[in-house]
Amino acid sequence: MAPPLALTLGEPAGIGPEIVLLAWRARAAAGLPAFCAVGDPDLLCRRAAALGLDVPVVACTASEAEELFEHALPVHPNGVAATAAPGHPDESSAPSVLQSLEQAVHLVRAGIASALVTAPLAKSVLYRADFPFPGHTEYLAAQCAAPGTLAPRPVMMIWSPLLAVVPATIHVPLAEVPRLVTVELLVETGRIVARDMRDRFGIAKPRLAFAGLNPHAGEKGALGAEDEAVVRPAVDALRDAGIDARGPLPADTLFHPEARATYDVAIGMYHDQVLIPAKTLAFHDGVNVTLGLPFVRTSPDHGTAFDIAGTGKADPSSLIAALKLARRLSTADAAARAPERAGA
Ligand SMILES: NC(=O)C1=CN([C@@H]2O[C@H](COP(=O)(O)OP(=O)(O)OC[C@H]3O[C@@H](n4cnc5c(N)ncnc54)[C@H](O)[C@@H]3O)[C@@H](O)[C@H]2O)C=CC1
Ligand SMILES: NCC(=O)COP(=O)(O)O
Repeated sequence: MAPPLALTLGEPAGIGPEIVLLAWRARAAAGLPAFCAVGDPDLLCRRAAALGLDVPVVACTASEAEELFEHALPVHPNGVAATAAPGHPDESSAPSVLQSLEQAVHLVRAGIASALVTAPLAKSVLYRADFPFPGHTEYLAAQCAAPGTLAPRPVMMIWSPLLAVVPATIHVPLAEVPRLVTVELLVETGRIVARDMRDRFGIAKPRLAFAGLNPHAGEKGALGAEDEAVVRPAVDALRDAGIDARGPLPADTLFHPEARATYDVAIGMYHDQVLIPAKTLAFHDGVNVTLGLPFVRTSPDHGTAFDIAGTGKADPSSLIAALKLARRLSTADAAARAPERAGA
């Protein structure tokens, strides 16, 4: 039996706590693997009471979660109260959010949990509390750096059965994108995507489609130099390394059904270029997956939804999809690493 998934509660004033409660209630109908929430159990009790959700919350260790899961929502207490009211974020929540994340990462890295699933956090709240990372993605990579070594490059993928996309640059101002898109970045991103699609998603020879940066992929240099000077050499290098890569392709015609049938992952040059089509096609089924880490991490594709937090309108589908995908990927990951461990 695989260990449970570790699930953070995210921003206390957002919909994170309530979609965790709703996912637990859907556990049998959705066929969910056991998970252990990591956070403040009182926050979950308060939110359940406010929403009239009948969810017994039990504080326990993550090792006890599996056997308790059928009858109660197991919570590994993080020891820091989270008091913000729904819809009213304030930076006093930052210590609880970060402690929950840190403990959940520890549980996964220690093998007590099989994968990490994170509920949405509010970047602006953490930035005000001096959180030095753009988001979970970069924070998690930093946690994986061995002493004295560079962090692994984390790659963000938004996955659904309809479309998988990767933004090569993530949470950076648009004005900085042309400077940040380099051959090295694209080649490393392509290699990580190809490896994780093979080892974790089970696609033997993944097909990668690179979008151009400029309109019409630069129109042979007339509408911008980056596509010929950066994207094309990166694609050529990946092809030389045996990876099925194509591009630069015009982004505006990359997402209709016939185009989507020609690739497994579309790699875009910036966040909104690929997250807009991904969330438009599959907002409630989309899952945010971090590739390039030594463990599996998934998350719903949406954010904290402060406008509906505490109203009972939150839809837990994306979190449910994230929990299912985490179990699928961590099972594949364990199988791919079994020969490594046997030889060790
Ligand atoms: N993985 C993470 O931690 C993520 C965090 N965020 C953070 O969330 C905060 C708010 O971001 P926004 O751009 O407003 O996006 P958002 O996804 O929170 O909300 C956009 C719209 O979608 C609706 N919505 C979102 N999730 C929903 C759900 N499960 N059920 C029903 N309706 C839902 C909201 O009510 C809102 O109208 C920001 O601080 C952002 O940084 C955003 C995306 C991912
Ligand atoms: N737009 C995706 C997003 O904001 C999630 O970021 P992260 O917290 O998973 O790095």
